[in-house]
Amino acid sequence: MRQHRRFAFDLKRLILLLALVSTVITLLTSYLAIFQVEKKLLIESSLRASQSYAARLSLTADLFFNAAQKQVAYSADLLGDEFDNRDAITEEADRLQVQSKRFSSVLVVDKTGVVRAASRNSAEMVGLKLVSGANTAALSTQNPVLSSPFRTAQGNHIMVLSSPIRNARGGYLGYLATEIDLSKSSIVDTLINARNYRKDAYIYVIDREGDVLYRDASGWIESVPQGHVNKALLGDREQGFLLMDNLQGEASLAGFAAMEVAGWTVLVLHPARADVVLLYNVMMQVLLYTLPIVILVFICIWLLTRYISMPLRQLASRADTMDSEDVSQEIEQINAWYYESSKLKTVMLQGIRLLHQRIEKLSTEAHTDPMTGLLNRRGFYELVDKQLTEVSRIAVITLDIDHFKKINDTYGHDVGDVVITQLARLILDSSREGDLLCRMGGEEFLLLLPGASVTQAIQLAERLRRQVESHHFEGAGNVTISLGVTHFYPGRDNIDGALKAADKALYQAKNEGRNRVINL
Ligand SMILES: Nc1nc2c(ncn2[C@@H]2O[C@H](COP(=O)(O)OP(=O)(O)OP(=O)(O)O)[C@@H](O)[C@H]2O)c(=O)[nH]1
Repeated sequence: MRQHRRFAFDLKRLILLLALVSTVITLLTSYLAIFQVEKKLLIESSLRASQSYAARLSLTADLFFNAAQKQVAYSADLLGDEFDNRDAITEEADRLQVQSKRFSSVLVVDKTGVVRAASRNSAEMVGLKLVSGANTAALSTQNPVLSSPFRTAQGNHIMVLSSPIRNARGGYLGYLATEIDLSKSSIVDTLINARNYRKDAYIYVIDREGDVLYRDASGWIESVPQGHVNKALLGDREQGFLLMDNLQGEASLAGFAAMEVAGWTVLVLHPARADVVLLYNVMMQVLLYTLPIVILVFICIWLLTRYISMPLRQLASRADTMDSEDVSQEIEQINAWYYESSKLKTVMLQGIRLLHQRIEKLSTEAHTDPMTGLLNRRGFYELVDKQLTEVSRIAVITLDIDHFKKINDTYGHDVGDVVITQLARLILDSSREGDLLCRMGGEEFLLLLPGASVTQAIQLAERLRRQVESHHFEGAGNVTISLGVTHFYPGRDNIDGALKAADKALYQAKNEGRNRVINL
């Protein structure tokens, strides 16, 4: 019987699931790998770009300070010879201020920190004692000094570049101080152009301690440092890059380069978020490029899965109908194209062959009388149902051995068996092809004569009776039989009714003295 039970997971679904899971895992791993590599490349190139931009800015600033320092040193040299000549040093200070575009004012300071002479635009400073940090540094080091930005008492935001003045014997006389006005210095312009690099970048200049001197959002920072960068992060390197938080605490990519003259560091920073967005765009592109291939792969997997599972699926569905007659033919047609399915197909075909043989044997055993080889009662009824429906008329003869009990009792059961077997042979020999002889039980037989008339049946019954009467049965000698004859029309009459009538005729034959034929 065909079973319609379906499992949630059949082979096709399982293979499909397995293939899909492995494909998805492979894809995800690949995307993750691409993501990591891209991230590394992007961040590294971003960091390197920031570093090289910081280096460029640092070089530009260095060129500026270098040139300025040389100019100041040159004038300081000249002043050493004429330090006592106030007119001459005033003249030189003024010349330096006017000729140079870099300095807002020029002061000649003696070694006590008092302004000895000044360019004309700062004449009011002459005679004042300076107290700024830049002054202290210049006097104490007696070396060229570049100060941090600071605001003067007059409110000017400046940076001081100074150079020591010495006499011909090298004696320290004081220093030449030049002020760089940070509100209009070209160095400010240079650094402010950081936006040329990228819009989200910020430029910082930090001093040796990490205090922020310049921030391109605010320019050069005034007296109080507005921020602090952990200088240790930069290490001892002249240039480099690193990941760090900006002053707002945002994760940023930073490149840096040290300024040689000032000893400060230029830091170029931009938030990492922009690169992350870029990275996601790149990943989206990768996804878009690979998507059609992924879909194609999925379709191929699906088709292949169908192709692989098909033979097993077909074999499995035939397993439900192994008892049907044409199942072998159906299995033969299955394309079992790979080893396992072909092996299974062969085994199923063998199994079905054996099963059918066994069923046939059991069926034969169930329908046959083992002693005579004739159909038994069950076999008779099945055959009648199957084969005799199309015959218009059937004659029925029932026959029974007379006094068989006596034969058994007199000669033994084995002799009785021989009598039954020989009688079956006798009847078979006398009947036509197409006639149907059955052993209905014990010593009772039934003979169906399809198409025969009652007269023909009576004649046959009489002939049989005489043959048996004259036959010598081994071990038992002469035996007689009684016969009942009737007929019926299969389309019209019931077989059971005919059998009853035949039995009745037989019963009458027995009653009337046995060894006779009665027709009813
Ligand atoms: N040897 C042998 N005896 C059988 C077999 N089947 C039934 N018998 C015997 O057949 C006998 C049938 O006896 P009954 O039905 O009483 O009838 P009967 O002795 O033939 O007498 P009537 O039929 O009235 O002439 C019984 O003794 C059964 O044991 C068989 O296969 N072999």
